[in-house]
Amino acid sequence: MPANELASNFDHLSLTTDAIAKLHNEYHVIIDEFLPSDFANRLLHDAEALYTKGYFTQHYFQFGGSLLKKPNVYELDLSGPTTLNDSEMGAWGDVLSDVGPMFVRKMDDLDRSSVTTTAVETAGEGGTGQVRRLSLDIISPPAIKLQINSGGGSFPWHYDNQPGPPNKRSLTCVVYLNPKWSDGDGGEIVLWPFLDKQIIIPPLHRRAVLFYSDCMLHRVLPSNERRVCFTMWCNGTHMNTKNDVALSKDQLQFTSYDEAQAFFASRPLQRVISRAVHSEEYLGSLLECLVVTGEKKNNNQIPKEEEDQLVKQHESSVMGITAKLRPLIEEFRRRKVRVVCNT
Ligand SMILES: O=C(O)CCC(=O)C(=O)O
Ligand SMILES: [Fe+2]
Repeated sequence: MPANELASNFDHLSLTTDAIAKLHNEYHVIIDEFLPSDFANRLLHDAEALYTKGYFTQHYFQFGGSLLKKPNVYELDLSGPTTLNDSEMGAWGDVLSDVGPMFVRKMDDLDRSSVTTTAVETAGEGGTGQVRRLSLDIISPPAIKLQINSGGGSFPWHYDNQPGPPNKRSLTCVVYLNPKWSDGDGGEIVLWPFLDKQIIIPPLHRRAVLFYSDCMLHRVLPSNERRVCFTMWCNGTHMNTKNDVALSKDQLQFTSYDEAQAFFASRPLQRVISRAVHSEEYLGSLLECLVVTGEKKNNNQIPKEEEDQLVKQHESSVMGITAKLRPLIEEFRRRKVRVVCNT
């Protein structure tokens, strides 16, 4: 597809003011039919060709001091250094050169124009925290990762932007390419707005899920089938400011737990307490994603010593946070259970 044709197709996508309003208010939005059908099908075809040629690599992730292998998850970093030539890239070349940069520009336009219609608070300025702009960096193109989960792959609860520099991610956009997905196939992405109901989203073909990278806790459930997606991470210009990464006494002057909940729900600071509030969920999903499926019994678990080490690291981090903020953490844990029980 020539770039100009792609541009007009992409411009016709439903990136609307309504979508950005939902994103601003709820920190996520689901957009179906995000990509034109013929383009999505070409992407899927070309992703499979790249996989067959061996260009995908095993996904690893960092936990505490360890680099952990995530079984059944393979990825190809399209925006990093690559040995791929244009013909091998196929339609993915268009994603890199056109779709990604265009997406950032379009989202930035919508983000800016929403200023006139909503009371907007920019990151780090204090205030009500009801609406926070994405403040995208339109100079830097998004990082783009293509991902294939062969049956069994999952992701533990995490934020895409961990507190502290150099992470500048502001907006995550995951686009799914699974024309045959049906109930029972698994692989749903689950978003968990702070102390609210979980949102379980099937990875449907041409569906995009957009969310704030620094304040949307999420995970991926194990997939029973092959599952394909790509993610665009757009940088922001005001990420991880002091007020986003470190809790100070001044910030903790709440007159009620409701006020405290509203404060954390709208701020990246929730990352500091999230592991303690969701302790069981973090650990359970971490151990679940390290299990190798489809291999011989007794050989499908990580070594016991490695598991013990992970549990220890997790518990010490939970204890560190809880020791400083025990009444708040305990109240938030009770509120979490109440929401889960009511769903
Ligand atoms: O596969 C997905 O749906 C999302 C993956 C994810 O959360 C990530 O790569 O950070
Ligand atoms: Fe993620």
